This record gives sequence, C-alpha cells and structure tokens, in this order.
Amino acid sequence: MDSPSRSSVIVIGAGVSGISAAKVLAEKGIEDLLILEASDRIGGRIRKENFGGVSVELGAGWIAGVGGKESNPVWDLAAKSSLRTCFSDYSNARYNIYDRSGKIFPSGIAADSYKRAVESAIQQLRIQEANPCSRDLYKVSEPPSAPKTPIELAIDFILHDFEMAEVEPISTYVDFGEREFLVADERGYEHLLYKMAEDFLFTSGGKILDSRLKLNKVVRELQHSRNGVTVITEDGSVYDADYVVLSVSIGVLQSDLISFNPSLPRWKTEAIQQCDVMVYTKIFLKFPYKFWPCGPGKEFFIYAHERRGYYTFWQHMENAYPGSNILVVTLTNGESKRVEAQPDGETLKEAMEVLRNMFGPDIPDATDILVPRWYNNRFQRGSYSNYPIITNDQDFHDIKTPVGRIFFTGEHTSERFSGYVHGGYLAGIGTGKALLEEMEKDKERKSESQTFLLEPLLALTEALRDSFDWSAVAAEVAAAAAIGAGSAAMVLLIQIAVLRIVAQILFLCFIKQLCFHIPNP
Ligand SMILES: Cc1cc2nc3c(=O)[nH]c(=O)nc-3n(C[C@H](O)[C@H](O)[C@H](O)COP(=O)(O)OP(=O)(O)OC[C@H]3O[C@@H](n4cnc5c(N)ncnc54)[C@H](O)[C@@H]3O)c2cc1C
Repeated sequence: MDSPSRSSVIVIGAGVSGISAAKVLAEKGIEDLLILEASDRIGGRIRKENFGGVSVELGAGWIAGVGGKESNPVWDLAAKSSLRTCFSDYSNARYNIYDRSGKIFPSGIAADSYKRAVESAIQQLRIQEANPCSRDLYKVSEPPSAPKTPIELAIDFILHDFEMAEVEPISTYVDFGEREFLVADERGYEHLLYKMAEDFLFTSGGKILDSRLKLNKVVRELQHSRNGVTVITEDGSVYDADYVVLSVSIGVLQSDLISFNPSLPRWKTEAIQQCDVMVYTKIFLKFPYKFWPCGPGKEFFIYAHERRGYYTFWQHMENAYPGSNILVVTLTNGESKRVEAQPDGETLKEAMEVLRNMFGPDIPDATDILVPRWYNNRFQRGSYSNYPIITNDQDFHDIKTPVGRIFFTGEHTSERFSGYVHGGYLAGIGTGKALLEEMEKDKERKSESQTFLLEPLLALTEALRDSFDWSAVAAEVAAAAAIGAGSAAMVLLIQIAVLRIVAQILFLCFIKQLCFHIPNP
C-alpha cells in the first residue's frame, strides 16, 4: 500500500490510449503525472506472448488502414521504430472455403455467394441510413436475414464479424486506406508503446520510473468533487489528483470494477451501456510440421459449418514467421465465450476435428495450444467496442464527455476509428489536449477570480479595520469604570466592548479566508 500523494493528473490504464494521453501531458510539462495500471505490464490489448518459439500477438495484430490519402499515425510510428511487418490480405480467404468433407468450394460459387452477401449487407445499411432510429436492427452477430447454407453462414460471419471494408460506411471514415499489415516482430506490437513512453516513463537504463507509473494498481473507486479526485485502489492505496484520465475499456466501464462517488450521471451511464462489446479470440496451435497449403493467396482459409462462427476463420503464420508451423483460428462473441469457459484440452479436440475434416485424418496432432481469455479478464471484459454501424453522434459525444474532473479516453471514445489501435492512440492524444486546455482555462479562471474578487475584498477588509473605532471602545470602558467598580452596568459594558472586538476580529479573519479560498466559478 502506498502512502497518500497528490498529482496534477492521474491516468488510469497503460494501454495505447493511456500512454498517448500521458505523453501529450508530459511533453507539455505536467511533471507530477502518475499512471496507475491494474496489470503487471503496459500495453493493455496490445500484448505479445512467446509461443512455439516466436512472438504471437494475443490482442491487436494488424496495423489496419494503410495506403490511403492520409497517413495512419500508427503506421508512421511503426516505420520510425523499424517494426517488422508483412502485408496481409484476408479478402483472399473467400477463395479458400472448405466444406466439411475437405472440398474447396469452386471459386465461382464462393464469389457468387460473397457478392450476394455483400449486396444484402449494403442494402441493410441503406435501410438503416434512411431510418437511423432502427439502429438495433443491425448489429454484429445479428445478421439481418438468416442465411441458410454453411457457405452463406461462413461468408456472413467473415463479412460482419471481421467488418470487411465492403460493408463499412466508408463515407464516415477518413481514408487511411484499406491495406493491412501484420506485425511480425519478436519485440511485438507493444514495442511501439515502449518507444512512445521511453522519454517519460523509463530511466535511461530502461527501468520504469516508479514516480510516474505504478503497475498492479487496480483502481476500485473514484471519489470526485469540483476540487479534485481521490483514487482508491484494491490494495488500499489512496491517490489524490486535480484531474483523472480514465482509459479503461468499455467492457470495464460496463462492469462494476470501478465505482464512482458520487455516481456517474444518467446520460453517461446510458451512453456506456449503448455500446456493444465484441469478443474476438485468436487461438494459436503449434504443429510439428505443415500440412496446409502455403502459396500466394493461401494465407487465410475458411471452414464452412452449419454453426455460424464455428472455427470458421483460419490463418497460417508462415508469412510472418516462416517455419514456425503455427495456425491461428479466430472465434468471436458467443463461440469465444464458450471456449473461454472450457478447458483448453476440449478446445484442442474441437479444433483438431475441424482440421481433420478439412485436411484429412492423417494430419499430426497439435503439440501446443494458446487460448487468450479477453472476456474473462476483469481488466478487459471483451476485445473492443462495437458500435452498431449507424450510431447516433450523441452516443459518441456522451461517451467521451468528461464528468467534472474525470476525462474519458480509449478506443471506444474514437468516433472514426473505434475498435482499432490507431483509434486508441488518437483518442489519447485528443483527451490529453482537451485536458491541457481545461487546465489552462482553470488557471485563468482562478487568477481572474482572484484579481477580480481578491482586491475588492482586501480593500473592504482594510476599510473595516480602519473604520473600527478603538477610541470609542476605550471611552466606553473608561465611562464604565467611572460609574463605579463592581457595578453591574460596568460589567455589562465591558462585556459588550470585548464582544465587539472579538466579533470584529472574527469578521476580518473570515474575509481573509474567503479571499484565498474563492472556489472555481
Ligand atoms: C484479440 C484482439 C484483436 C485485435 N486486433 C486488432 C488489430 O488487428 N488492429 C487494431 O488496430 N486493433 C485491434 N484490436 C483492438 C486494439 O487492441 C484496441 O483497440 C486498443 O489496443 C485499445 O487500447 P486502449 O488504450 O483503448 O485500451 P486498453 O489497451 O484496454 O488499455 C486499458 C488499460 O487499462 C487497464 N485497466 C483496466 N481496468 C483498470 C483498473 N481498474 N485500474 C487500473 N487499470 C485498469 C488495463 O489493464 C489496460 O492496460 C484488437 C483487440 C483484441 C483484444
């Protein structure tokens, strides 16, 4: 447990948005800045792990949105940090759709089904654009019309759960581009965060600056008032700050991990509850050798099953790490939650059965499996925010609007890029700047109100002091003495005189106090 301390700003969460907000503040000279992170590492949903001899990305893996008119800032950071990436195009997956007997659907059938599914999704979008009140009509994993055949189900899953560009309302997005690059670097995607933070969170020897970043600090309560915020962590530590930047995920905001005292206003809690949370799970399987096709256009393949999203989307890691013999299968939402709740051995059995359906009974067993659990992680509660495709501007506005001295950031507060690393990065920068402006305004308000009110109040104090008639009090006391010692009248007069002096002193003290504690207007 730490002893109480006070900072100008406390940032809660050391994911990409928390770090980018903190960087903006640190660069503008906010020295007493503190980051509190619940887990034992920085990165949040950017997380690498060593598996099967290479670094695999359990969370974000792609730098999405490259090659357009505007430059994606995360792509720029990656270039500056010499992060190794490889081009990755999962739209090719549509030509590698396997049925349950291991046959690949002829490309004509696949292309036709795909075209029909895209057209139907776009048609739904148009209906929704014309009738924005029906926003609940169209949500991921609630396909507008229920497709019947396994191939249609598989395509529908790919289109909606992977939000492929064809069905996104592109008009609302700044064009960072449609190309995607897979991070293939042993240092992991998180290397970008270490690079971002190296100037202000680490010593020159690479050690964490304990005065700036505290790990394993699970924030449980925020007590806030117009004068500041008190942050209380699970281990009983108490930290005071003028402002807090809260960068935890939308899933955490929807959970009861952090309580607010006083409670958040209704407009805020309603906006938070409006947003869906997507669960997206990449399961990694290590094999003794390759048995899947590996040529150009074969990085991704799809399994068409009558159960939507059942081990549908597969990728091999030969492009990123040749010779690694690793396959990745992606599950989402209901299937993710189901798999998170069962032992990994069960998941391995299911995945092997699917692979044997596609590639025959003689393929080798996987030698290792890695199943991330984003939904059951109480510091995440899901993978990323998933706003219904047509979302009311007011919801975005309310989700990021500060409540008193608590500022909200995170990928879910990014209107144009929610769900993405660059969304989190840009949201953090935006929140850092907004907070700096607020701090500046606060300073101006304080000095204005002080010069505005302080001077007249001080003048009033002086005038009262000067106008106090000491000689009249002395005369009253002398007159009382003349009337005669011991008389009741004299005692009364002396009491009145003393009371007047005490009242005057108290009044002067009160005015002085008032001058120095003028609250913010
Ligand atoms: C499986 C998966 C795949 C993804 N794929 C991609 C992709 O390919 N490309 C892409 O651009 N994006 C992808 N994303 C999304 C991307 O990872 C996120 O949008 C982004 O990393 C979110 O950053 P953030 O700072 O908003 O939140 P986070 O990274 O979640 O940071 C919040 C931090 O707050 C901490 N925290 C939570 N509660 C508390 C508490 N009570 N007290 C203190 N600290 C707390 C958490 O531990 C965490 O470190 C993926 C995400 C997942 C999970």
